[in-house]
Amino acid sequence: MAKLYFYYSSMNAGKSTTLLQADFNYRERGMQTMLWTAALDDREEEGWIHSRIGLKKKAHLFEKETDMLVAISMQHEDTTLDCVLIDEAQFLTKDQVFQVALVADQLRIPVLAYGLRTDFQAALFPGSAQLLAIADELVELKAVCECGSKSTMNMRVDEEGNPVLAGQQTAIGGNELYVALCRKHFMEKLNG
Ligand SMILES: Nc1ncnc2c1ncn2[C@@H]1O[C@H](COP(=O)(O)OP(=O)(O)O)[C@@H](O)[C@H]1O
Ligand SMILES: Cc1cn([C@H]2C[C@H](O)[C@@H](COP(=O)(O)O)O2)c(=O)[nH]c1=O
Ligand SMILES: [Zn+2]
Repeated sequence: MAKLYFYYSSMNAGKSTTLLQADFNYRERGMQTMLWTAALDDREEEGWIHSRIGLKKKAHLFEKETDMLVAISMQHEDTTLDCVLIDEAQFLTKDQVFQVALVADQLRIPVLAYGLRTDFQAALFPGSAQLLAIADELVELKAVCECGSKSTMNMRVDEEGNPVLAGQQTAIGGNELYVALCRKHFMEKLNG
């Protein structure tokens, strides 16, 4: 049975690095992979998965309208796939999570999805909510808060480093816009 995996964490926990490492591992054994990332993440070159330690790899882009099952099936007919790897999986829609579940169940290709659990207001992203609900395996990746505890939350900050309390769920950025914190420090900073 092929499984749907959800590797989740705060920002800066090494999700993209781990994804690229898993991809390398498949490929060094002569296996074929298909990489995906969110079209709306325009931090680096469009269509590439970048990790903060400098690894990068070209990827397919998913948009809200992308039918993941159709796109992956077409690729699989062309080149038999051994694994599908998805970065920024928090930005998948609910329907797309069901589509990648069908990739595992019907096409029998393992799907490894990597994403944030929660947003800057401690709410689940739609993709993460659905992955937490239906993935076969949930794996937490760990980053460290300034206090040394595990960071599970993401605080959005302004130019002065003050917490941002309200805004759109999606705001693409990196260390200039977000700080990964443990829950205790997230709550303390948010409550002033
Ligand atoms: N120059 C560096 N050398 C080694 N590790 C680094 C470097 N820069 C960043 N990192 C580490 O890389 C990790 C972030 O990797 P990344 O895959 O981009 O995370 P994520 O996708 O979860 O946001 C952090 O643990 C960070 O400390
Ligand atoms: C917390 C939070 C994050 N985002 C965005 C910011 C980044 O572009 C990605 C996460 O990137 P990672 O380093 O690969 O984990 O998500 C957002 O849009 N809204 C949020 O609340
Ligand atoms: Zn802390």
